[in-house]
Amino acid sequence: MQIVTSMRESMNGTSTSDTPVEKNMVYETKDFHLWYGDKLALKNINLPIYENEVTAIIGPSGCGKSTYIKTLNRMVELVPTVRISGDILYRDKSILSKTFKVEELRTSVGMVFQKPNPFPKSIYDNIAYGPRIHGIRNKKVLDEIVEKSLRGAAIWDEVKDRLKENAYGLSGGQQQRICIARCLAIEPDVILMDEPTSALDPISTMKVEELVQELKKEYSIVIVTHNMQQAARISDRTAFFLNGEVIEYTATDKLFSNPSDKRTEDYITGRFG
Ligand SMILES: Nc1ncnc2c1ncn2[C@@H]1O[C@H](COP(=O)(O)OP(=O)(O)OP(=O)(O)O)[C@@H](O)[C@H]1O
Repeated sequence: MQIVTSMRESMNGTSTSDTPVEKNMVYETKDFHLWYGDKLALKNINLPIYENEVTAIIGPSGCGKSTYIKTLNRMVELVPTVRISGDILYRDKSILSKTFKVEELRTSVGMVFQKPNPFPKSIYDNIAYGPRIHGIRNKKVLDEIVEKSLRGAAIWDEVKDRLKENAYGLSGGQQQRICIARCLAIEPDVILMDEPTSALDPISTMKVEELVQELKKEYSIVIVTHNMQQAARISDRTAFFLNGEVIEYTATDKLFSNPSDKRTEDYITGRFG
């Protein structure tokens, strides 16, 4: 699935008739609603997510950000009271259809959570875990994957001499980059990040932000963040959620400099939330 957008639009959100560039859609959410029991948590979401971009989801507490990102990998269905309507396409396939195999998402979509959650295993085994599950047993191949993933997550130099040590011995910021490396080891298409820096100190936050900028060259990234400066710094496009609805979704520069909706303006200028 493709849309055609102008070069300038892709850079700063203004619609002009500059040289068109093609952008592939990774996800397309259509008329999507989600209820927890009787409570409507997501209302009529229509949201395209584009390849090799960082898409930020912002909004006040309880507006549905985590619910939405967990819908993209169908984690949300672990909650028994969840009901949904509408559709979500991943690479043109409905992930909600009965015939869709959720394993496809497990191998194509990685997730990084708010709190770093390495396994209680060695640094090496944390990274080799996914590839081993996918049947890779050859030590040399695993060694290569581990090194490539740790380099990709910008933590190789810090851990290369202690791969056999337990990942719990690392700092929070290092653990989070191990979790990102663990994602990379399965060679995902998309990386979902649910407030990945909210438990980190400013230096570790900066490292993860720099990493996200680097990773978008190869991956498509969706990041939920409470931190508006972070969304402004690292994302290409931002969706502002409020009470389960998408109020505004546009190029990040535009959303933060010239929002179309008064509610977006009130939120980004700190009048509420
Ligand atoms: N498992 C659940 N069962 C029932 N209601 C839930 C559940 N999870 C979330 N909700 C409700 O759905 C709404 C959206 O919650 P969600 O966690 O997606 O918001 P959020 O924007 O991520 O919030 P925060 O920024 O505080 O993490 C809230 O009203 C929340 O109370």
